[in-house]
Amino acid sequence: MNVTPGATAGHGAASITLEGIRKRYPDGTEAVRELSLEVKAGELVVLIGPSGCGKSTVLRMINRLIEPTDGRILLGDDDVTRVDPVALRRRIGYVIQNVGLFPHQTVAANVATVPGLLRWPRQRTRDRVHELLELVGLDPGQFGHRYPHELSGGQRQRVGVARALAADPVVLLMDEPFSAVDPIVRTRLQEEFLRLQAEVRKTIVLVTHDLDEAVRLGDRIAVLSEGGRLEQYDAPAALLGSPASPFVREFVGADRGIRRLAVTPVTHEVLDPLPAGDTVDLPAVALGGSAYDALGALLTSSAEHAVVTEDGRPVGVLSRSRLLGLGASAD
Ligand SMILES: Nc1ncnc2c1ncn2[C@@H]1O[C@H](COP(=O)(O)OP(=O)(O)OP(=O)(O)O)[C@@H](O)[C@H]1O
Repeated sequence: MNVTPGATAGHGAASITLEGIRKRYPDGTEAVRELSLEVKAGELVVLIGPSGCGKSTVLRMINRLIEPTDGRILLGDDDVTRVDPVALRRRIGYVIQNVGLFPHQTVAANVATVPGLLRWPRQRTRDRVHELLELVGLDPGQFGHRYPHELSGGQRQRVGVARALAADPVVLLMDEPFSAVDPIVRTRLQEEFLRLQAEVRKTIVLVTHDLDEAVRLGDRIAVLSEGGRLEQYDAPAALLGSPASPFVREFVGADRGIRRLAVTPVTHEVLDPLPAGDTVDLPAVALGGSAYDALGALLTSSAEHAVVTEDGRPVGVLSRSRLLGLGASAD
């Protein structure tokens, strides 16, 4: 989505600041040695890195499911290590891999969990549940009375997101939220989630193993290595285009050129002038669309150029070589 973070933060979204946080588990494991990171209000930041590098530990320190050994965590200007953890968790939505819905409660009751704890009036809760189910694409009349086992994996995941958003939290933490569903459903949920985020503009920290998911969802991506070491913190295109270390280069992999195309828009700068004569036989792509889609259009034709249109009118052509140049890394 890559919108300017902060500028359009949703109502009540708060920045998150991690200052030199450390976690040493009682058995001596140094899960996070020293990490500082700032997430702007309304920004979606993805934490990614190899298994065991400390991603979940970092996430759970933000809502104090795990207490940091050292360092400070601020939500806006509030130091979360100084507030009551239960009150804190009501201000922070939390979505986990298998959602953790209460099996013996209906969908509506699940979504109403935090409003119930906050003792909202019944009608306000009912209205909010209705609004949220619609927001996540579930018809409240059809799904509100079902139980979790009567839903598909993707539907359960949506209920999990609706529940996390119910009391309008200032921050949303998501630990592998889409990994339990199959790849096709996952892609659809990711797209819907981006639409939802464009509407609510929460500050979100999302943990994933999946680089494609990170690139698709993140305004910025934090790549961590063992011990919660921050290897690079950048927008997806910058991360893929200029990996900051051999670790990151290896982590983002050899196919990062292709991934980079997915986050690079076709702009006026890369166009050549329209050739004389007819361009109707050339594949057409829209200005502002992704270079990856343009590559797809070129690969399914034998043409050397795609014609680029703006508001339906041709404004130039994009050559194969220019297109492939867009995927080449800057290093
Ligand atoms: N309760 C605990 N006691 C001791 N060590 C722990 C505990 N929980 C996690 N660890 C260790 O801390 C390190 C970081 O774990 P964490 O779950 O944060 O990593 P992760 O990056 O989220 O991993 P994954 O991607 O596999 O979920 C690992 O070495 C793990 O074994």
